[in-house]
Amino acid sequence: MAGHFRSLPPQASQKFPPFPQFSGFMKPCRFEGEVQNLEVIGSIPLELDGTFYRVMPDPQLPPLIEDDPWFNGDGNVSAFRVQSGKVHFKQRYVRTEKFLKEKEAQRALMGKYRNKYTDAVEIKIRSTANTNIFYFNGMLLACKEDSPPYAMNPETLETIGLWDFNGQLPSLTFSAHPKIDPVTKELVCFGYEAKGDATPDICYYTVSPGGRFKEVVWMVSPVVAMIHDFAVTENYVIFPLIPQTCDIERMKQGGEHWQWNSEIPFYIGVLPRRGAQGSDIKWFRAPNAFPGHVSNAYEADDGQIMLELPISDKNVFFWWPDAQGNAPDPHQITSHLAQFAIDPKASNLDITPQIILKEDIEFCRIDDRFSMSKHRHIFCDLMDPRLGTDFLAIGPVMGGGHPPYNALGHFDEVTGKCEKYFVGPKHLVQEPVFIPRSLDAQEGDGYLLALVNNYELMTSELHLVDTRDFSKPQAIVLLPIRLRAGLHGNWVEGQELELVPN
Ligand SMILES: C=Cc1ccc(O)c(OC)c1
Ligand SMILES: [Fe+2]
Repeated sequence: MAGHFRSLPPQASQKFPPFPQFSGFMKPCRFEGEVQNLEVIGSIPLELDGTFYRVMPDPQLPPLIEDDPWFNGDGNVSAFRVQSGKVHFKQRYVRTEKFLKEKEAQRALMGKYRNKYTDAVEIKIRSTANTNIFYFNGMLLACKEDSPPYAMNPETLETIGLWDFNGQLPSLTFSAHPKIDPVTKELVCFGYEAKGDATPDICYYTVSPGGRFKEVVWMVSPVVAMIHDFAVTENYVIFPLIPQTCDIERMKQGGEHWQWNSEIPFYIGVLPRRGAQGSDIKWFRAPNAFPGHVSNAYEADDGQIMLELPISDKNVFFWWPDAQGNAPDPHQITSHLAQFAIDPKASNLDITPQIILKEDIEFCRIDDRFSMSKHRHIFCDLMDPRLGTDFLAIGPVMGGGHPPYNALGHFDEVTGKCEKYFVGPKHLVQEPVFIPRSLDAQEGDGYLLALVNNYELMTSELHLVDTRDFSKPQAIVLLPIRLRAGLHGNWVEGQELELVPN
């Protein structure tokens, strides 16, 4: 076993390499600690009570691989507790196996993104826990799609440990995008490469609100491709395959886990949500495209599945090029909101999307109370160069690797109107969360909360926007530090957190 481990130079670099993903605003933050009573400009409505959790890849130490992509950094979880008009901040790294072994050695030991053949020591579970932070059944789950989740204490952010649901997790992997059914409160999830690196096996599973595994279905994928997000309706689960494919031989030679493939279709798997067998999955085929994050899916009155997500005609993960080494210029990559109408009973499996919003968007969120059923309102990150971003000023200090968005969007699918909240001329915005104004508020009536990168001060701030007035922020909450680009987060109501049996 020891044979394949890479030998380490005697001195580890104590400086991050001069690549865009480690420069400017993207310089690793690496801060752990807390700050009470953050400064607030404007006011936080007194009825807001909950915690905004989010996670960023944030390398603890300079990487073993110089040009290590942003996606391979250690998961550092931020929590913003909002209560009585005040905001308190806490941040703590997930104590993954990788993090603890590297902390002990005081140097990086894990190699390339999802390639164990490039590691310096054996790391059994290679999770960086850096992609999503999700609350379920009293625990925070820090997710990376190559491994089971890590459980954390929602109050202290202490790592409880790797979480296999008391031995019930049937798959080696757990998606970073599990969904909660707002009606049944079940957790609906899956893992891909579920029997190990480069295996075509997909495992679909559901967990009851009390933590018991219910549905477990094993399927085989037509290609070993990334399945980053998925969609759920009342009666179906839908798996969009990103045309980034994996090859074990390339990995063994120290190459990349993923390679872009523009020759294959954009496959979309559809499986009945309850009582299905693996052979029931239908693989629909759309023209090659890069699917982003699902906004929502639901079944229309005629029984068709409506799947909504942004798609791009380019390889969004430009740092994993195609077989010829070609990758797009990151500045040329855009995504547009698409809708697929899929007849689950169809015998013709070829489908084509309809673009329903031409704006360049990603990180869509809906009012989660309407998840899995027909929604009207979409909130998202949006890039509109005409809004007045001072690209000359922010360009040199932005760093790179992540997509830039300068506004929050609100797309009303009934009126077709798209409102924009511009976050400022020297600012970019990260993924928002939607917070309903009250338990019985109308769909989309509430607040958006998002972390904003302020390139003038080189610090971070939270912007709270009332969905009834997109012309100005309701509040701006200032952090004394800079939090680099993260991926996903979620809002958890205070009421829900107090149910935790501690
Ligand atoms: C945004 C997608 C995405 C996909 C795979 C990843 O490992 C990831 O890590 C942060 C992010
Ligand atoms: Fe994601």
